[in-house]
Amino acid sequence: MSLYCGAVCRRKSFWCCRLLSTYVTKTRYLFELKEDDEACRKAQQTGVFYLFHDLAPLLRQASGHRYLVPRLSRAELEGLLGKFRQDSQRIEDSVLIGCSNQHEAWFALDLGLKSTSSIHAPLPKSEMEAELRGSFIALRQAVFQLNLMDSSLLFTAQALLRWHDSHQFCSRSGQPTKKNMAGSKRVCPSNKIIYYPQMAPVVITLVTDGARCLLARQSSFPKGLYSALAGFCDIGESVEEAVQREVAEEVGLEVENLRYSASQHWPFPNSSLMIACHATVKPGQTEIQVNRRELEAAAWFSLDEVATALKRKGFFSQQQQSDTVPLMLPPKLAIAHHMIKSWVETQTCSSLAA
Ligand SMILES: NC(=O)C1=CN([C@@H]2O[C@H](COP(=O)(O)OP(=O)(O)OC[C@H]3O[C@@H](n4cnc5c(N)ncnc54)[C@H](OP(=O)(O)O)[C@@H]3O)[C@@H](O)[C@H]2O)C=CC1
Ligand SMILES: [Mg+2]
Repeated sequence: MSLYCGAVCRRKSFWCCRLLSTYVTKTRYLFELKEDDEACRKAQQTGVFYLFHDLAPLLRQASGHRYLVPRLSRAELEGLLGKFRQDSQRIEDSVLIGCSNQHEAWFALDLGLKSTSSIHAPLPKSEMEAELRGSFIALRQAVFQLNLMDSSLLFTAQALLRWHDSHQFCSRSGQPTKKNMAGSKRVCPSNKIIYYPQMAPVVITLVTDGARCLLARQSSFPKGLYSALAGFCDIGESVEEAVQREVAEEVGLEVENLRYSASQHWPFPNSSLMIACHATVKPGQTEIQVNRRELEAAAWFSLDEVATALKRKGFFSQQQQSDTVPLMLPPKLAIAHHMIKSWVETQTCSSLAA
């Protein structure tokens, strides 16, 4: 689908009127829904709805331990609400999470939140599950059985629903705040302060000494699992400063040659923006001093060890029974996995070229 850029370019000149791409028209459509409550209300008539119960998404078991993510049409959702003697007005509690290339808007709605401020009581989980022929399953538990697109959409939906649930009141006036139709902000009616959904920036760094990379684990990680060093940015810090501080805090080393590689939204435990960087340890500073308040262990790993660990399949099925646990790396869904993989590829190429 493509449109003329009439909204931006009002001149009749041929040169001025270019065709907008599907991506641009879709982006502008979403922008309009966020800005205009009436347009969003209208989109809710023809949109589809992803359901949650107390932040757990509705899923349906498919073959091979995979989950499908059911979506409800407006009519199906109204039917469901009717069965639980709920007004269809409740649909306006939903939040906009995206749209298709054909401008079918996608919404997420949580019918099981227990927040004291909500005027709506949570609907009974098991009765809803029976009605919907699915289960509300914690995202953390389900995430490895979802495809990449579904997990990314559910990450966004859950993060936005959680943010609304925990920002029901104005921190200045103490009055209840009101969501706009799309859920892209909340406003305090008494003093007009606008609150926008937030993510916490987190730096994640893969440190190398040229031949090895540094991986660490927390005691809460599954047995054998090591990852790159991660930490929340402090207020006032640049990404570079946060990387240097986190590496120094956690393993007592100084790094240089920082290189940004990619970023990822990560919903656990709250909404974080993971900013992935590669860095090298300063020459002569390779001795690790683990900060036990943050980490259980940290170590240098060779290319062979990491490359072998990357090939291991079945992250959770292989939860180890024995005491000798092989090195496990974060699953493909996590940005840490891609940083480690990219390091292995770069090292392999340079050792082949040598
Ligand atoms: N996607 C991926 O590949 C990976 C993602 N991660 C994610 O990165 C995040 C950060 O890693 P982690 O090593 O735990 O971080 P840190 O090294 O910063 O250690 C956690 C500390 O940060 C505090 N904290 C929690 N939330 C915030 C916040 N919003 N702002 C500032 N400080 C905060 C905690 O305090 P308190 O003690 O009070 O809880 C705790 O002391 C985690 O959420 C983790 O899930 C990590 C590795 C890989
Ligand atoms: Mg950390």
